[in-house]
Amino acid sequence: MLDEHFPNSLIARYYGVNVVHSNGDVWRRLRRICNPAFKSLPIHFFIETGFKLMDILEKIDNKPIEVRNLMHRFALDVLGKAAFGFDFDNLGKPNNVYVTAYNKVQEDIRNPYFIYFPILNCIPFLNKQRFKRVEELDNILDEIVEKKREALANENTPKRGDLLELMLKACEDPENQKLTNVEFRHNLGVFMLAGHDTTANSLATVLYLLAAHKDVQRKAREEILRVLGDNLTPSMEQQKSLKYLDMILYENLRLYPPIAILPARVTTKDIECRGHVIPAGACIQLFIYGIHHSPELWKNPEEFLPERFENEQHEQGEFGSWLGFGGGSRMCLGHNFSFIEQRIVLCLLLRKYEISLTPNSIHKNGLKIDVAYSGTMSPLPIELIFKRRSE
Ligand code: HEM
Repeated sequence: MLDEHFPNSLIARYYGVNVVHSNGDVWRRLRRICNPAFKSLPIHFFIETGFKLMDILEKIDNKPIEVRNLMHRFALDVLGKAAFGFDFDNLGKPNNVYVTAYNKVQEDIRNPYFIYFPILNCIPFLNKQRFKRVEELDNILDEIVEKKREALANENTPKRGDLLELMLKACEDPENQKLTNVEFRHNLGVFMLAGHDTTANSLATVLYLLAAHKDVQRKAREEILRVLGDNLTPSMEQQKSLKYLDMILYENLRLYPPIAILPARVTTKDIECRGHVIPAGACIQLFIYGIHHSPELWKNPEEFLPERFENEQHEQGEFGSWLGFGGGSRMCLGHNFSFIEQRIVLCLLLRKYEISLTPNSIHKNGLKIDVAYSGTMSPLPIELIFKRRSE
């Protein structure tokens, strides 16, 4: 699909055929193999990366720190480990060769000149370096996939439970078609795309909301201390009891959905909607941000009110009024992944720190969105103070 729409492009080279950019039988085959991996997530990776994040804050010692970048570093490390069992170590050494290789390719993919003038993809001298950088990253990823195949074939090697391992296992099912190393690379690469900025931006905006609404922060902390007792991170059982925290996560994604426009759908038959007919073959894109902020669907839509999700039946609003993770058969594969990751971080942070905006914060009269940032809806950098609690 990418090759069809963006021939010769970097994005087609890097992401190839994958579960996000495919349709029909190809998509069904890929989703069947990906699904089981997202059912038993390697939570130990989320926890160990959460502790690394806490080490950084410990050293900052009550001084302001910019959390958009910090959460991007954290989310990349979680994804690298959870997807491939690979440590990018973006928290430990942000400029190391792996992080630089990954970030460079992301920058190249988002280069607005190539997005708005796709003809540039056909000019060899403009693409030589860009393609070389993709090739270098591909080589790193291919090696990881190959090593993982070898490790899995050897019964004595300890298993880590990352998504790649689980997908390789899913391919052993005779009902599933096997994936080649290149197909694995494309799909794991697209998990990084789908799961990195989205979760990082959500974490940054939820931290802003908690800093700006101290009453909500206090209530969330009380729930965490009550449910977790002496545990620093929540067990899967305890996560189910973090009801208020989940309301905050839903409300954060309502106010600031990282994917502001749902990927396009094409109607297969005529659809009647409020007296209008949408003909078969029409291309539809839903504007999630607009739906989430509509006064027709939400009372006081601009206010941060986690309690609006109190009634579980209303958890996702009226049908279709909350679309943070999309919906239907294409709904986000990583929604659980992301919620578990966010719960773990917030439990660690809120137990230990009181979070505040800096006195001169650019966000003190409301969160400012970075209009120049492409791909996902992202806030402008947010400086926060993490003050150690006396408990
Ligand atoms: C706050 C975090 C996240 C948000 C807001 C988010 C949002 C979305 C949305 C809106 C879609 C489109 C769904 C549709 O078309 O109906 C989507 C698809 C997808 N997401 Fe997420 N996502 C998040 C995290 C993740 C993570 C962590 C992963 C993987 C590790 C992931 C993997 C995917 C994949 C593979 C798809 C494509 C599913 C398909 O087309 O079958 N997402 N996500």
